[in-house]
Amino acid sequence: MEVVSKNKVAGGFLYKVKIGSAPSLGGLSSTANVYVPPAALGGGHKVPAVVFLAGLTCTEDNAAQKGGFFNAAARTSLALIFPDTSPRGAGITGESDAWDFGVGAGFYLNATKEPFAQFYNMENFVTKDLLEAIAATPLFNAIDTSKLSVTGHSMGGHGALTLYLKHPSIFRAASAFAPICNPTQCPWGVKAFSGYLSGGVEEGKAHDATELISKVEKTRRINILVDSGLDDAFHLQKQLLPENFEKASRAAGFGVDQVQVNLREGYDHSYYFVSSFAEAHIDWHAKRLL
Ligand SMILES: N[C@@H](CCC(=O)N[C@@H](CS)C(=O)NCC(=O)O)C(=O)O
Repeated sequence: MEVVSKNKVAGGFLYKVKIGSAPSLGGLSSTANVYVPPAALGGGHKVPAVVFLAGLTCTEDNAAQKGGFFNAAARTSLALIFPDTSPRGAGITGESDAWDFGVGAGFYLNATKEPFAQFYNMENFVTKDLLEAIAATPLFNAIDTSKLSVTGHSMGGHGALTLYLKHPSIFRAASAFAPICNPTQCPWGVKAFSGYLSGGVEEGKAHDATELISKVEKTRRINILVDSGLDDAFHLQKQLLPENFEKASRAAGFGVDQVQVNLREGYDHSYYFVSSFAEAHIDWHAKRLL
């Protein structure tokens, strides 16, 4: 791992790092932002971390620059990890032609359809390569990768919910801003699953939060927080479907103490919305990680 840049923010430091030769990305390198809060600087005590997964068209920079997470992370002594949203440079024909598929749109799954299967394995990248690289880097010694939770926006909200539901031994909680909640039932998800998965939308059920919550072990304690704006154009176009996720959660027996879904009057899909609730989400994660 190589440090590309370093910025002081909210008393801590944000490092942009390059992870070389990631196996899950067919050996491609990837960049990420890692925030070390003030409490963890200079050999300070170990701190838990929240992974933020970004949405369609984004990189590791959108939420770092516009999400408004740093003051709350500094105050609660949480590290933040912002990965990229897809591999870059695979060279697959047409992978940059659409904004909602391919580059910038990895959907946090492991592709099973060629030619994507060799490179587009963002689920393994986030849960293995990235975390292993951070754990192996002395600069990030203070980050306790055994105490993690996950959050994200839009496609990244889908990633947060599904990676949490699929990897209980890695993530203790998940929150999401305007997540794609039921991708097998919306155009973005159908396009992604048809393109990345050899079994198409049917196989996509294994990467759909609304499907997954219905199948969760009833004995598992669930920690999920969702905020979504009612004036979000993608909500109005039925790309997000938070109502389906809430309904499935209740039907599966999870009450508001375990799955909280807040539909927010007047908010849209932008980072103005994300930054309005960023502090509340960080405080929610801190309660579950500290
Ligand atoms: N390019 C798309 C919009 C894509 C979009 O809104 N992406 C969201 C995530 S789904 C985002 O975070 N965009 C980057 C930003 O706002 O910084 C369009 O033309 O409709």
